[in-house]
Order: sequence, then structure tokens, then C-alpha cells
Amino acid sequence: MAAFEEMGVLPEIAKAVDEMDWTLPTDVQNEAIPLILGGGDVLMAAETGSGKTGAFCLPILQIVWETLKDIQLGKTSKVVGKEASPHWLMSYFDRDAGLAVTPDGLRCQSRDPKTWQGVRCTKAVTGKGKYYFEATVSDEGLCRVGWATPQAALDLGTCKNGFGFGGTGKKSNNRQFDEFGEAFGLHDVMGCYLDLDNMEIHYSKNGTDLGKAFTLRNEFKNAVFHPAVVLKNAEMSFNFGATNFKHPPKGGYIALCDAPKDCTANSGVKAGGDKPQKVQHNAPQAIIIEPSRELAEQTLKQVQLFRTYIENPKVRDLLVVGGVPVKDQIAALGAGIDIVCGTPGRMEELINSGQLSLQACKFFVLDEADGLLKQGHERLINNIYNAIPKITSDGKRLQMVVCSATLHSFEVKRMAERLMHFPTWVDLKGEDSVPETVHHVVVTIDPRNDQSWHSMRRHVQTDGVHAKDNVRPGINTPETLSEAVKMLKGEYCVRAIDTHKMDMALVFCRTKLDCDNLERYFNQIGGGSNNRGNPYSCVCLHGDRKPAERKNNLQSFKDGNVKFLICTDVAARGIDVGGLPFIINVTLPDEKSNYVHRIGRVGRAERMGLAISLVAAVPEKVWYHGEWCPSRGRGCYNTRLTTERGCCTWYNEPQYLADIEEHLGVTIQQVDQQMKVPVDEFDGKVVYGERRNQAGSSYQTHVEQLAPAVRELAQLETSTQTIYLKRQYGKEYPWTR
Ligand SMILES: Nc1ncnc2c1ncn2[C@@H]1O[C@H](COP(=O)(O)OP(=O)(O)OP(=O)(O)O)[C@@H](O)[C@H]1O
Repeated sequence: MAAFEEMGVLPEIAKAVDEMDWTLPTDVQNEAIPLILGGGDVLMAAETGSGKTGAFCLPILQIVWETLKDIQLGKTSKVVGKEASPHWLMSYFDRDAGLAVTPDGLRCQSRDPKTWQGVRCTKAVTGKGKYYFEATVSDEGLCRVGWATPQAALDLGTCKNGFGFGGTGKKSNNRQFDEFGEAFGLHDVMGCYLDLDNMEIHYSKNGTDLGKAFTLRNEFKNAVFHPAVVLKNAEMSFNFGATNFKHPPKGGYIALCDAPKDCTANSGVKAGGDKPQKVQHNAPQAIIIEPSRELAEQTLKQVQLFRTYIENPKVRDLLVVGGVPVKDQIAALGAGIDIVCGTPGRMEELINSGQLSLQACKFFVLDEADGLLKQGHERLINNIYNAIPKITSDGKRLQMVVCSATLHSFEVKRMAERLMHFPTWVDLKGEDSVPETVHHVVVTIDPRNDQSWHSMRRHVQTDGVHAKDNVRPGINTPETLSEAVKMLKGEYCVRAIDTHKMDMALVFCRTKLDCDNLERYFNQIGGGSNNRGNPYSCVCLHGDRKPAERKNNLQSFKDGNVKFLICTDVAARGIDVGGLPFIINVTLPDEKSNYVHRIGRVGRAERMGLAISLVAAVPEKVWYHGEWCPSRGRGCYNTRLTTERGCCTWYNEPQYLADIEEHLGVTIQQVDQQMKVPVDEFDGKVVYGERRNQAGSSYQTHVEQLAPAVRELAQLETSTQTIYLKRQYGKEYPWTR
């Protein structure tokens, strides 16, 4: 049996995985897949390129398919068993689709803020007797509780057959709402009394009698009465008498579960029966949120590969990202969708407009969660979370999966504590770390020592922050040195490419303008963008490029049509380019976790990779357009500092480097201006982009290194034995000499 199947993965999915050449699960997959399949919340904090995407997509796809299969068959075996249960439970079948019932049948929840969602009990009383049950408000919201005949509308109290008492202090029957008792809310225990001998319905609140609410007309003489509730964005728990009541009834009332056999009736609604569960088309089972369009596309692609052999029913997925016409997404939602993967903005738009319903959602995934929080999406995450029913419509608990290579931030932990349900950390290192397959080095650029910029005839166009300053060789003002850093960085970047004969690399710049300038420079020195032999052929990926261009550029880089992808941090997280050998950081990110993500674009799936960071030894003045900048950078020439209401700041790279080193607990290897990486510095000679050589090329040097220690050990062993023999036998043996 294939390794993935042994973990409980469906054979159809395992076959697809096999065809992707994934013979063994990665460590994080080994831990996370069974946890998610088992129904747990998971925080996945494994390093970049360790296979986290598969670790959540695969089990989610499997559970979504299994649920669809159950719906297709009109039942789930577990629930059918419950419906036939001798106990008094809220019904799985006799309910509105947007209301969820816990597997024990004693708690109901609806998270639909707009419509009422109702449910009846599996059992009922009829004929004679006085019966009691308790309903406790276990989460804020609107609720109406009471008694209903099988003919009643699930929206209790809106037809003649349903009798309800609502939290606003109103009783209702046949749409007539009248003041009664008093309002009730969170934690209040409502006593519901049905007196079939005197044909009356009473209520109590926390043990205090509120009096008679209804007198039942003669037509109800032999009617069947089920406990019933209707909720709007609320939750109630029920006790039909299986456990001790909070406020035991007086006056001859008995618990419903003690009702004599001849006075009880069962619900007529069964699985696949006259009221099949409605499937809401625009209500997917899984919502996956990604911080960028590219990442959302990539994750959905993974789902699509996994579902290659999944049939009958098929699992339908949808990409929900901005920058493309929303009408296609609405049409797809209307036709029926099971898994939605997208970016926060468009997702919010569709949810708020009611086009995307969260009623059937059972998986809420936040990929690159720390990135989403840093982008300011906490409010949106909370809103979505609050709108999803915490108990899914088939009685299971909502599962949350949160992942990133850098999850160890206070914000993520706080969010996890608030939203997740006893999450398990799948965290192989316990801290943010760099995979062994990533070699990372820094090159210091010091224009005071390297004065080649004095006589540069051609250089990358700089970003213009010093346009109004007097900068020229010979005066070592901070502004001149800053301008020199910008000029030198272009040269060092080209030198890194030449030295390592790079023909595929991601190049990270700080701003969109820096990306555009570097792209132009690469094309200039390489003979133009149309030159097929351009050794520096490149495209850009950043937020100012149109979605279609971004998509094409990423694809042509992945396909090897261009050698370099010059990008901002938009491509730092998650982007997976198979076997990418190199990245260059033209400027270090000011956010230390982004360093981990950027360099993690190499060294993925056991391939070796090299990351070179160019670090200025002197401060560099750079653009910093905040919300105070009216154009947010476009055509902005305000070169004053932010402290003077301007849009520039001094960037201190040595400080950022120190922060990154402290965060990772390592000193990053420095290399000289020629950027040669010593071959024995890491684990022997490696070929970047190729698979990691576990014992191959470095084996020889290992033997040489260990030989003296082994010789010493052998000598110690000999002398120990000699001493033993001498002591034991008191004379020298010839072979011990
Ligand atoms: N079991 C496996 N066997 C072989 N390759 C795998 C396996 N799992 C994942 N991969 C490959 O490893 C690469 C990295 O996987 P993935 O993109 O899921 O990493 P990640 O942990 O999400 O990284 P990041 O933190 O950068 O987003 C992908 O190319 C993927 O196809």
C-alpha cells in the first residue's frame, strides 16, 4: 500500500499524489494529515518548502468529498443511527439547512444573521400528561423556543401549529406576537412546560415561573407536540431530562424523557425522507484565504491535481480573487461550489453581498496567517469566523487550519487562542527557521571602500530620492553615499548573476519603482527585451502590474522563457517554482519574517538553493509612502523625510540584518565582493537547483575528517584491553605487547 494510503488517504487521491511523484509524505504531512482527517484544528508552523499546502489541501478535499457522497446518498451512517436513537435529541433531518445540531443532539446553532433557522426534536408527546424540558441560551443571538406539531413551520410561532416564546419577551403563535413574561438572553435557563391534561403551555426563566403563555384549542386535543426552537445567529442547549435539571419542575410535571411509551411519538422525518436536506449552491464547505492572487491560484491548482481521479460526485472549486470580473465568480457560485480559495478583498465583497454563503463551511483555512494579519486583515478574519456556524450542518465542529513558515508571532498566537478549538501545533522546529537546503549569505556594499561608482559609465537608474541633493563623488555626505549604494547594488546584482552563472533567479527589490528600474537595466545591458540571447532576460511581478500581466510573467518565469523574475514582497510568500536555484535580495526586507519567506523560495522539496543578500554598510535614503501620501507613491516627488511630512526615510540595513540574525539565532555567512561561496562552507560541493546529496559527494571528506578520531579510539581500546589482561592474569601476554 502506498505511504499516503496508509495514512487513511482515499485511494483516488493517493493515485493522483503518486502521479505527482510524491512517493513519501513530508514530515509535516505525516503529522498534519491524520490530525485534520481526525477532525482537529491545526497550527502548522513548518519551514518553507516543507509541503504545508498539500498537508491541508489533501485531507480537506477528502472530507469535502466524503460529505458530498453522504449528501448524495441522503444520509450519514452516524446520523441515521442517532435518528433511530431511543433518546430525546434535536433532529438532524427535521431542521432548516442553516441550523446545525451537535452529534449528541443537545445543542443547536445558527450563524445566519438574516434568516430564522428552526429544528424540532426527534420525539414528541401526545394524549395526556404534564411534560418539561430546559433550554439554555449558550451564545448570544435571537431565539424562540417552545412546542410544535409535525405540521408546524420550522419557523416556530409563525403558523397556527407552533407555539414559541422569544428572547425579546414576546410569545407567538400564528404570527401573532404578544408581550409575555420578560426578555431572556445569554446563560438564561428557560423552562418549557406542556400540560396536555389542562391544554396549557407555560414558561419559567431561571426557575421563576412566568405563567401561562398559551391555552391550546380543542383542535389540538390529540395533537403530537415536539420540543422546537428557531434561531437567528444564536445557540441554545437542551436538557430533556437525561441529566439533572437546573431548575426541576414542580406541580406534577415530569421530564420529557420519562414520558410513558403510550404518550410518545417519533419524528416522521427520516434521512432521504420527505424533507431531504437542502444543499445550498453558493455555500462551499471549505474557505481558504491566501495573501496574494498568485498563491491562491497555486493552492487551488494543488487541490485540482489532487482531485484528478475523484468522481461521483465531483468536487467543484473556485478561485475568488480581485482584478477579474466578479460576474463569472457569482455565476460559478450559483452553479454550486465546494471549495473556495481566494484573497481577502474579493472574498469579503462576495460574502457581504450574500453571493457567497458561509452556512455550510466546515473548514476555515488561513494560509500564511501571519502575513494576512500583517496586511491588516484581522477584522475580516474575525467577521468571517463569526459568520460561520461553529457546528456544521452535519453536526461536526468547524475545523480551522492556520499555517505559515513564520507562525511564531504574538498576533498569531493571540488569534489562535481566540478562534481555534484546542489546536495542535505541527511544529517540527519550535521556532522560525531556515531549511538545511537553503544556503544564505550576505555581501556588504560599502561605497567608502568600493569606489567603482565614481567612474561608472552605465548604471541602474536610481529611485530619485536624491534628485534635489548635491550628490557627487568626492564628497562623502550621507546623501552621496546613499546614492552610491543604489548604483552599486545594480552592479553587485549583475555580478552575483555572472559569478554563479545564474540562469534562473528571483530578485527581490524593496519597491515597485526599484523593480521597474532594475528590469529596464537588465534589458539595457542584455541587448533589449526582444533579444532572445539576453543573459539577463527578465519580467516583473508587483502590485502595479495588471493581474493578467502578473499571471503571464510568473508563468513565463516558471516555464523558463525568462531567466529572472524581479519582484516585491508580493512574491515572497508561498510561491513555488520547482527547483528554483537562486534568489537575490537587492535590499533586505524590513520585516524579519519576510526574510525567511523570501529565501524560502529556494531549497524547496529537497532541492538545494542559494540566497544572496546585498547589504549596504551605510544608511540608504528610500521612499516610504504611507497613508499620508495622497498618491500613495504614484508620481510623488516629496523627498522630505517622514518626520517632516515627507515620503522618505533612512533605511538602516545593518540593523535589519542584526534583527534577522537575532530572530533566527544564527550569524549569516558573509562573502566578499566576488560573491564566491566557499564550496566546503556548507556540506560540500552542491549544485543549486539539484536534489540534496545526502551521503554522496561529501562522503569522501567525511571519512577523512573522522579518520583521526577513529584511530585514536582504536588505540584507546587496545590499551584498555591490555591493562585489563595484565591485571587479570598478572603477567604479560605475548599478544599484548
Ligand atoms: N510529499 C511530497 N513529496 C514530494 N514533493 C512534495 C511533497 N509535498 C510537497 N512537495 C513539493 O514541495 C514543494 C513545496 O511545497 P509547498 O509549496 O506546499 O511548501 P510550503 O511548506 O507551503 O512552503 P511555504 O512556506 O514557502 O509556502 C512543492 O513543489 C510541492 O509540490
